[in-house]
Amino acid sequence: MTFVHGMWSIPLKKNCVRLVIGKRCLKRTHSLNIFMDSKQQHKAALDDVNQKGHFVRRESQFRNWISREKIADFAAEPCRYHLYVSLACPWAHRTLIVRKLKGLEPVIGCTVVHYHMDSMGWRFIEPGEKVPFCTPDEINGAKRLRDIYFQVDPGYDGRFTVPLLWDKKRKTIVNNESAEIIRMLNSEFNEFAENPALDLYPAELTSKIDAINGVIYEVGCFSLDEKSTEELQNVNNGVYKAGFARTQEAYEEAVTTLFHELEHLEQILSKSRYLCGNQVTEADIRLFTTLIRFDAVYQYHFKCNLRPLYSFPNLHGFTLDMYQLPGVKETVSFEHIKKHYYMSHPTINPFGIVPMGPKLDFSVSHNRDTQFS
Ligand SMILES: N[C@@H](CCC(=O)N[C@@H](CS)C(=O)NCC(=O)O)C(=O)O
Repeated sequence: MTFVHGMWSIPLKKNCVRLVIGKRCLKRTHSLNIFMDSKQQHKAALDDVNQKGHFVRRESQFRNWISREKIADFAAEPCRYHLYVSLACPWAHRTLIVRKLKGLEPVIGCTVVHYHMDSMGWRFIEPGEKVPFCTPDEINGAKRLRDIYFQVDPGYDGRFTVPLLWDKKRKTIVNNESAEIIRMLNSEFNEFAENPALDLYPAELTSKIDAINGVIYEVGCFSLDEKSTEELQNVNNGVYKAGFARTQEAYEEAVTTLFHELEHLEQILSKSRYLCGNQVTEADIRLFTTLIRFDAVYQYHFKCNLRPLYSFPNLHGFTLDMYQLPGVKETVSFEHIKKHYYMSHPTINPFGIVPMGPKLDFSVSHNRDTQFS
């Protein structure tokens, strides 16, 4: 038995027991936890911890691909696909930024979940309930995000994560991996995009972007290019590894690696306006969604406090620059970000008190345009 979300969990399924006692399975899943039946017990990321107390993020399970080819199973069509997101989640945030920059808002709908992720996961607001940016689920009429996963796969035993890309025509989940969703939004919808000329993954920069993604990114054991190693998990997921660590050793290892990588990225950004030169690419968006949350949340809630973001002149300037790109600030909600993290992890912040500060202003000038012109 294990204590999860304030209750003792008893394994109900044979294969759940194997998670704990089967040496091979233990090694494969790195999991110490025993979960109840997937419909009863919410499996939060917070609980995905290995034997040494290290947080290990699990692989996304829906990996279909939308194509601009008209005969494809998932053909790109206007108003056929719908995004489910949280404004708090850095992975979902990537998809919102790409949708915004490409001018896809009129053709790809979006529903924002409530910021509070409780013991049953993400939920939608009820009709009549008022939370900024949130709406009830008008596509599937679901009360919770998990209902949509079970609607498609009643035996689903993964995590109920955002972002989730939904196909209204085939009534199924297309994909729940942000790294892939942003690639599709970038390349497959140009016929309907208001800004088709923007290419966030241009052919001449793909190897550079992949290399940078390797530094800043959590793609973990499901890397797009299959060069999966632990070193791919250093910044985006690094903050979670620090925050969700359950041993001093795991925490210190995560924070040390994280700040080492931040120093490295600071160096890169001292030489060019964006990570791969003078044009914005998906690598910048991936980094931005972690940095914009850094001082408000990760520094305190996840104890990533060796240095605040504003003490890195180039990382800070880059964050201002990205925030001020037309459209980006509308994708940022500090209300959702702060309330989500501080209220949703009772083992880290038992009373759910949301700090009032720090006061941050991302609209101040950064001068990176003149510095690198
Ligand atoms: N690799 C996934 C990760 C998505 C993810 O972990 N999302 C978190 C929010 S930041 C989530 O929905 N967690 C729900 C849970 O842990 O139950 C992606 O990039 O799309």
